[in-house]
Amino acid sequence: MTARRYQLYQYSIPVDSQLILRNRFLKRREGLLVHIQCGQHEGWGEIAPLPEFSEETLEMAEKQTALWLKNWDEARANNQKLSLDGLYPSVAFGLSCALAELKGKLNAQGNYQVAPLCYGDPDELYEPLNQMQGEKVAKIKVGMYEANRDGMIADMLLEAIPDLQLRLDANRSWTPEKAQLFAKYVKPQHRARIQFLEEPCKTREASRQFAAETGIAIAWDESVREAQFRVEKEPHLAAIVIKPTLVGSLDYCIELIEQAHRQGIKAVISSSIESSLGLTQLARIAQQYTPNVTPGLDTLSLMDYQVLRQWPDSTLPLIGLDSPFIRAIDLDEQV
Ligand SMILES: O=C(O)CCC(=O)c1ccccc1C(=O)O
Ligand SMILES: [Mg+2]
Repeated sequence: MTARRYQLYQYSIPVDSQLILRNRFLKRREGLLVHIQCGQHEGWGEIAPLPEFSEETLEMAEKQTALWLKNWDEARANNQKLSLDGLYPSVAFGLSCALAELKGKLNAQGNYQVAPLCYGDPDELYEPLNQMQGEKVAKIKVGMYEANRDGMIADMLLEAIPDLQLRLDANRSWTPEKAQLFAKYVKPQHRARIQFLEEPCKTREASRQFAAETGIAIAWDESVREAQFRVEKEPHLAAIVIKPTLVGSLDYCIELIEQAHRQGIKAVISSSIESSLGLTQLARIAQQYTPNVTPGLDTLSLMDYQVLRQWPDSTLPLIGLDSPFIRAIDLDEQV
């Protein structure tokens, strides 16, 4: 009989308060780290519900994870499997990563090329863009300031850097009028270098209409997280953005990726502000399942520390299980 073991930890690390999540400043990023072992094999996963985005809280995720692990251990003792169906997205994702590592299904190589993220000041982009090799693509958060300012910034960058491609993210913040105001400032000859604009309007219908009127390609992000979402080919839909922590198990993410690819639509693996442990796994998932697409993972720099695993070339201090920012959870007390 192979020895099975599992352990759960909670991390809580300071993040740069500049990070704006829908009008809310996040001071610490908190999540769970799950470690499972089966004989020689082991796997880690991160379960980190994102406040304001996830429906489950950290506490709910912790309870569900502890129970699943206990049931999994029992099922395995009887040579049975335990499904991840019905679990919260963050729990399903973290457990599925740990299982994938345990089974050797997640390749080591990652795509650590990220699309540099800009929250408002375009000057921040010049330096990272100069350093970039391969596809030169950046992402700008729009919809937080005036729509005409957003349009001017996008147009200015596209004008100044001829091989630049942009991803823009409006998070459903514009009325059709505001979206039009944005588009008015982006010269038609520059619009093809906008790889996509994520969810410009409050409804999918309004976003589709905007794309048809302006020729600017769009992508679904929030929509991907809605129940019953399926990828359907549409004239201006260039991509779907998959944030696994908010979407669900690795298998479900792969199913979405395959749906997209069958229709000629890009799938972009993207961050929900995981620690470096989850983020490096996302880079590996991106490399394995969405080759040649730059993932949206430029969120490590918002944090003060890396957790357990090193993101290549990052100079942030790396903390281990002995750090005061990480504590073991007593699972006997839990269930
Ligand atoms: O997608 C990316 O490139 C970075 C991640 C990101 O933008 C994001 C991260 C967490 C929650 C919401 C969002 C968002 O898409 O608005
Ligand atoms: Mg988005």
